[in-house]
Amino acid sequence: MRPVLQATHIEKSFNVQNIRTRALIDVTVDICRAEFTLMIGPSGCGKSTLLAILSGMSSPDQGAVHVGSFNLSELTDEQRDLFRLKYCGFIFQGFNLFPALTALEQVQVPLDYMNIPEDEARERALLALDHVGLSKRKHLRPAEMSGGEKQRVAIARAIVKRPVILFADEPTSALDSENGRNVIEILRATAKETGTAVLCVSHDMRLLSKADRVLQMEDGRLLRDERPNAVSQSTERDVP
Ligand SMILES: Nc1ncnc2c1ncn2[C@@H]1O[C@H](COP(=O)(O)OP(=O)(O)OP(=O)(O)O)[C@@H](O)[C@H]1O
Repeated sequence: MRPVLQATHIEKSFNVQNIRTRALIDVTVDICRAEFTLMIGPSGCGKSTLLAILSGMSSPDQGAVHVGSFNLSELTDEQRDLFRLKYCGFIFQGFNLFPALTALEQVQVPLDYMNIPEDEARERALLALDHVGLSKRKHLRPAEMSGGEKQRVAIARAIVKRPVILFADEPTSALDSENGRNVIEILRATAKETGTAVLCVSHDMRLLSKADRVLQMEDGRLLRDERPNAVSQSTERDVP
């Protein structure tokens, strides 16, 4: 497995009212292309903090995150924003859709930010909606969609950029089991078919059997790093 992201000796603490919480303690981990990696662990063990650091949304107190030739700690805030825009996709538990936009418009938004010409953006957005099985629902606004459909639009919006890494934070927790399974199958297929590295944080133990790799966190440490199922590698994506 070729890692696309390497994080070494990550430390992160928070101080609140003179109480120091060590959220991450000496975490070293890499994330590989074409794999669906699941990060699990009890509430408060540091999963979201690690996801934020790996995606450049927050900085570690110590340690480094390398993605391709980028050392995230050496980038300015603006460079980090650009890095995320170009190479990372994000899916959140709350979908984060714009109420006024149709499914198609939601998916085109990141491509507009990337200055992709309108015609190409529309074509790519339609393909992404097709990938999540929603091409026939492209004119619907969030208020007209089910939770599962909204999450699939959010996935289409994340993958339309063709990200090298896709970060998903509790993507199934607001969904019933059937929609949850559907979303996980789409994330797995995205990893296999496009070579994207998918890192998914979840409490949902049903996902364990679907993961290529399981990272188990506890009390700020990475306790277990296993690949329970054999994996075949497909198309590979790189950060230059
Ligand atoms: N901004 C913050 N300020 C203070 N403490 C924080 C902050 N963010 C996280 N923490 C603390 O760091 C620890 C790790 O939190 P984190 O949110 O990463 O855990 P988690 O595993 O994602 O939890 P959950 O599964 O409940 O979302 C917790 O003790 C939390 O209270």
